[in-house]
Amino acid sequence: MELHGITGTLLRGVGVLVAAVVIRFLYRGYIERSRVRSLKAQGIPILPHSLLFGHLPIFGDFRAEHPPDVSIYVFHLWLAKNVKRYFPELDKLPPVIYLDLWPMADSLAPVVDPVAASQFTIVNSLPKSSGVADFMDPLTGNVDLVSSEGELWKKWRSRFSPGFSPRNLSALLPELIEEVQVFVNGLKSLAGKNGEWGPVFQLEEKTTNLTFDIIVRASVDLRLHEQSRPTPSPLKKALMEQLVFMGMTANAARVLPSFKMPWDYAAIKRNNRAIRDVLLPQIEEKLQSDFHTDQKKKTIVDLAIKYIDKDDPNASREKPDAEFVDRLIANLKSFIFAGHDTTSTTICYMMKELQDNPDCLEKLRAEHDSVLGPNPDDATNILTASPHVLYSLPYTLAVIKETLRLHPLAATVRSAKAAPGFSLTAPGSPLRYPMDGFGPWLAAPAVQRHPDYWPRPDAFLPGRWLAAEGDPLYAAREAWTPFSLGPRNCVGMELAMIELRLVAVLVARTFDVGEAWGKWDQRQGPKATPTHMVNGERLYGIGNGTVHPKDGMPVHVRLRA
Ligand code: HEM
Repeated sequence: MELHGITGTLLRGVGVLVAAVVIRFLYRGYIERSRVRSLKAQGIPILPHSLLFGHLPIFGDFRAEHPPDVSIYVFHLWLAKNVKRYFPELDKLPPVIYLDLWPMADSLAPVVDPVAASQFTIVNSLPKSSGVADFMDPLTGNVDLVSSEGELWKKWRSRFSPGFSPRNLSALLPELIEEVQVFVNGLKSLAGKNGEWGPVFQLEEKTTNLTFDIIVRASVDLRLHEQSRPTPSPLKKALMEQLVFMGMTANAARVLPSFKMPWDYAAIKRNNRAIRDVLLPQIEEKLQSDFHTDQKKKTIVDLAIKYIDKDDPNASREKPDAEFVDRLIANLKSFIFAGHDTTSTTICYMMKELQDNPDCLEKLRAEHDSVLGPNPDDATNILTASPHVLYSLPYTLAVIKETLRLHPLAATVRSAKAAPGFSLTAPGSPLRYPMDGFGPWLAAPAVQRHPDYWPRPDAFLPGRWLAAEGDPLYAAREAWTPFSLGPRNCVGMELAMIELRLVAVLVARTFDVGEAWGKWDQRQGPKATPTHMVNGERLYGIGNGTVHPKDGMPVHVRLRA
């Protein structure tokens, strides 16, 4: 009897709890859906909106029309191509697009106009979306530059910025050239005999190993030899494993709990320990070495170590503050994470564009002949002796900028939660675009092909970067956003640009690089996916975070005569 009474009370309690959760869920749904209805009532163009599903059906359309592994960054361009289908009254995308994704994810507002984008990145640098912290947490505990905010971010950004300056990186150029030379030698070993094409291989694997070697060398002066070792180093292995856990957090839908299991947390801890075991001895060695012995050459960490006694006046090189060292390591991890795959994918896309635009490749080679002399083998020595020559290659720079314009790989998402009432405006529009309840997202793929800002937006035209104002090809520079905008732009931009210049210079005249899908399909056998294409291209962006090239970009190379 008594037992029945307890069971009944318990059941009633559970019933009330479930009812409360359901009511809360429905109320939240009502708020989210009404928000979009209210925007529409203000005359703001809105994508077709379902009372039940919000804008999720549009993602359904996108998914249905693309291969299953397509990157979300393709979404912006797909929407721009389908503007009449979703905004029948418009000829081009509105400056701000609202995406009500509740309950699957936080709602987003892709911002397609660069002036509007500057309002949440430059004029007001809003905090990053909470998704960034969720993503970085397993790797860094959020004390790194990518995911921290406020004073902590400001302090460490100013500590690291000098290490990433052009002056400092120029001093490290011989080391960077050495790594790119290993990359070039690797390509040589894969080229066919007598000018023939060699076997197919995944270019991304080679470029990733290169960028890994470079970022670790530039950060702590450690040679990982990722490019020449048969299996990944313990550092790379642990970081790659950690990335899988970071992706799990990012993909867990908001309605569902995170899918991490207790053993996953143990693995995360183990990976962080493995990374620390490699990085800590490097930091300790730097702490013990005399900072003033070699004035010219400073790794990124050398320059940050200068601040050793700024947080704790009792700390010194001999007796470092543990928190300071932990933060150095967290930041190093974020640099290795943020500095490897973005640059590596950009190298792949640069090769792709040069393959598809042989006239541009010829111009690039002609520039290298004229600035570095006719023998490609001399380039390494010339650059090592005179690093500034790297900055006297305007067409090379134009090729890189144009590659990054057509293929941005990451874009900032911010949170307007701390700025109630915050709204955006755009040139030529009388409307205000409120951000309450939406995360403004710099829609780089659409911004960088916006027809109002870029003549012939879809064409690969490096010449636009050399055109003077008044020239029909001249482009408004503010719409170039691959490294984001404002104080939270990419701290590693200069390093990435140096890497891209070096690869362009040391590869273009020595090799032809071509996509090799036929050979790849043959090698893949039944696993081949020849029907997977985006806009008629086998090479398209995949991945859940930053963009990666499909199947690692299968290519073959041949040596030029
Ligand atoms: C082509 C190569 C690269 C591209 C396209 C790129 C792009 C970006 C973008 C779009 C952001 C803003 C992210 C956000 O707001 O959430 C960013 C931030 C960042 N990037 Fe890069 N990046 C590249 C290379 C590098 C390299 C080589 C490093 C080396 C350390 C690096 C380190 C960082 C860091 C630490 C941040 C956070 C900065 C902050 O919030 O203060 N990136 N990058």
